Amino acid sequence: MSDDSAPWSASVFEEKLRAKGSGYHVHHPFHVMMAEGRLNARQLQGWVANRFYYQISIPRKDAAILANCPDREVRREWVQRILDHDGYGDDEGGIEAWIGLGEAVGLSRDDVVSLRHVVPAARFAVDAYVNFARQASWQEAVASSLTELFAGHIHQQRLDTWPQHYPWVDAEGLRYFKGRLTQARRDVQHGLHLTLAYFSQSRALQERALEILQFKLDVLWSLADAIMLSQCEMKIVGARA
Ligand SMILES: O=C(O)c1cc(C(=O)O)c2c(n1)C(=O)C(=O)c1cc(C(=O)O)[nH]c1-2
Repeated sequence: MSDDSAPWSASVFEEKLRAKGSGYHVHHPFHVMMAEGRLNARQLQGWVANRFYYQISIPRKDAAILANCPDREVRREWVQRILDHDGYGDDEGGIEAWIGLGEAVGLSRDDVVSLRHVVPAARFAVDAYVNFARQASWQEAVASSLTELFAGHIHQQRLDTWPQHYPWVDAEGLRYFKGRLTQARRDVQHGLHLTLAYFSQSRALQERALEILQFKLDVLWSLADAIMLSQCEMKIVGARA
């Protein structure tokens, strides 16, 4: 008889984490439409402007992980994520590259950095992620970053499809996606290594890691819902003037 409470082997646990990719936002109708070239300029601009709030929140989320982590070796590697987004020295960083993406789709720098196009539900979804990282243990917050397992594919998909579907977008603006291909691969190696080591101590912890990954998938899904809904021009049947 199999023991239902024994921890899964590292490879089975990793497989279960990777299987969560079936709920990644690449399958959200908004991202499917984006990849199929079915968004108009205003809709693509809306996505870039709203997603900027995620971009500026990631380093704050990573700073929360550092603040909660007493392990110097982990901090030495994790701090790189903040530098990737904020930039350092001559490296402009990912946030600046995202502003470049905003300009490439026809927004002004101020349209992006003022956050005036960020809808309330997008803000709530992203804030849930940052608050989780503040309040959870650092190992749990690390596990919540593992949606990045699936991010390489979506960045590559944009690099492959945008030039054809959205030729009006200045190709230079796509440099954010290019940069993330290598950064996400490195991030995932580190995050996955830490997660497999810590959560494999018991089956209950492994199941907790899967729940955390689901929470983060839900954050990204809700963010896409929020953006899509903000772009719907819905007529309320029977509404009074
Ligand atoms: O464009 C995307 O679909 C996407 C998704 C994700 C993700 O899966 O959380 C990240 C990114 N991009 C990204 O660019 C990024 O820097 C990033 C950091 C993190 C994280 O949780 O620490 N996720 C993501």
